[in-house]
Amino acid sequence: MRKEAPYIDPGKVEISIKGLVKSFGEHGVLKGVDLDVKKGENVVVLGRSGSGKSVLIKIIAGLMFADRGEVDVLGRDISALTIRELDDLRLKMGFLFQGSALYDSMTLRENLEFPFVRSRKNIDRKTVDEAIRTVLSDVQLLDAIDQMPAELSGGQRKRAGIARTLMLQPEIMLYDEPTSGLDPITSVEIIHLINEVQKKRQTSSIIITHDLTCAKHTGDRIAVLVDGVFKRIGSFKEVFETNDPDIAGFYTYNFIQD
Ligand SMILES: Nc1ncnc2c1ncn2[C@@H]1O[C@H](COP(=O)(O)OP(=O)(O)OP(=O)(O)O)[C@@H](O)[C@H]1O
Repeated sequence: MRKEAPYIDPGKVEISIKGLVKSFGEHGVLKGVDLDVKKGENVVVLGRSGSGKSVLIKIIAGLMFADRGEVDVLGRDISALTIRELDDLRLKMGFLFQGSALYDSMTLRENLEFPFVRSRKNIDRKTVDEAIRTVLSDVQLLDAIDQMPAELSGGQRKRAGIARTLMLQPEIMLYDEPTSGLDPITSVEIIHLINEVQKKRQTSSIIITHDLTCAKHTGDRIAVLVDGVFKRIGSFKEVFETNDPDIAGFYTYNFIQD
């Protein structure tokens, strides 16, 4: 598996996080997280269960608020936005939840149509249909357009979830365990799709995963969350060139495809 070198704009930071702190009662989860994600870059976040990865992306998406620190997304300080401004900013972010968050009672077409029509006023039928067909063909699900989510396989559901976020042409993608529960072959298909999205749409992404094959092949940089801070950030190779047991443990206990 080989990823083509993406075009990353080093001068354009799309997500900037400084000194982020988040606790739940006495339980400190994030204790001073710093991270920059550049335009066109995929950053993978690794960390043990409960280390705060989902909390981090929920804060970036404005679904949860930090106790301290700065989070700028597409040049906006999210803590300073009104609810309306936050809603507008969220339209530029695609969020792939673990369960793909499809509506079970709607067909695939309706699942894609619903957020699209809601976010664009006075849009005509032909434009809607064209947008749905383009996105479904990008994720190779056009044949499943009239199927219900329950009729789709796990991999198809992940692709449908990605398709739904792509309808709004996001500038940022937040993937929460995109390959979890998938067999290795289907995982590789999702890995390719994540890289296709990055290449074709120049998105800046954060990818949370426990799957080191996914980390290795999607991440331009890997950030490892340990005890509430990023203990190591760099390329896959750089990050794992260490004997630090907090980091090396991920590598030792993972099956990684080349
Ligand atoms: N709304 C909440 N209220 C209280 N505690 C919370 C809340 N959300 C998360 N936590 C706690 O924050 C910690 C980090 O949770 P988080 O879901 O971010 O972990 P994670 O790294 O994504 O784990 P996993 O890999 O298992 O998904 C956990 O201890 C969790 O119990």
